Amino acid sequence: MTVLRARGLGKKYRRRWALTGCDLDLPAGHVTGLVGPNGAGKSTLLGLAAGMVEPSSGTIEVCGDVPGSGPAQLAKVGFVAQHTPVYANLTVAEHLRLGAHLNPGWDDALARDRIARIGLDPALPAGKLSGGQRAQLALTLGIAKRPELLLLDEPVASLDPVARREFLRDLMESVAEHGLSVVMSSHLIGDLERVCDHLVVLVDARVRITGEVEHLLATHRRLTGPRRDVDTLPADQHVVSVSHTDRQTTVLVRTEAPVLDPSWDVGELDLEDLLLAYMSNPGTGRPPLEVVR
Ligand SMILES: Nc1ncnc2c1ncn2[C@@H]1O[C@H](COP(=O)(O)OP(=O)(O)OP(=O)(O)O)[C@@H](O)[C@H]1O
Repeated sequence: MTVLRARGLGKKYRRRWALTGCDLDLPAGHVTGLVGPNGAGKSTLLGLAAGMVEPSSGTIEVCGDVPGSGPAQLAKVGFVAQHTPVYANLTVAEHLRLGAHLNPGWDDALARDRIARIGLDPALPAGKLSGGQRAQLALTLGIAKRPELLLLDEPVASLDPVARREFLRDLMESVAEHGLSVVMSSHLIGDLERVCDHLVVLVDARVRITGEVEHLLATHRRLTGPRRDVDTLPADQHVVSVSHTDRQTTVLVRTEAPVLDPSWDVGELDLEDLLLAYMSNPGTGRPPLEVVR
């Protein structure tokens, strides 16, 4: 089942496209990592999915409907924006009451348990919380809403390492126990490695690659060998990045087939290698790589 479907989706601010030509099918019940350099369009995509941003082109469907199209659709989607907005004058307890009032699926026991575990004083106004505590409050509201899809924009950036690990564990519990789907942007590769099984890599407002992490890792290889022109590679080896020294060529390719040329030394990639290769090679001037589904 698809939780988010986009076709030709784009958003233009004045004369500049923040996102363009975006085609996606994100699976339900999984955690999708949204990755890309600063300004690549990640927050824009999440805003479009949350119904906070209107598309300039194309279509997007989230949980089977147009984002923000009515109360039933809004109840299915949780969104924790980048700067974790909370109401400065409302106390922690009042935030929970508001959450209960606004959300039909509200899980009050989960909310109270998380707040107690984190050690937030229910009587404290949110404006008096630290940045990390505010983020914890916003994330608690997002999880306790029990949405079908939770959209998280750099959710753990201000959390300390222990809080970060605990939050990611809570998130995984909700995925396993309640079939929650998650799309989260992050620059923290270790966190992405820990929790994401799908990826979307955005570069220069476009989807560079998307797919299941395991499949992406299985279909990318680093080839090292005597210096040569990569135009001579077989057509089914799509070049992602290439570097040369005087004598040696290193090329990162995507291929579904085994690499048979014995003059290459063939190595595997980890997630960091893969992300850095795509993020530092926007692939301008050539058509984008075929998307792996
Ligand atoms: N409200 C807006 N008005 C004008 N331009 C905008 C607006 N929001 C985003 N942009 C532009 O759209 C582009 C994409 O921004 P976006 O915030 O989606 O990137 P991002 O990938 O989330 O970046 P970061 O990793 O830095 O958070 C940027 O060039 C940004 O300046």
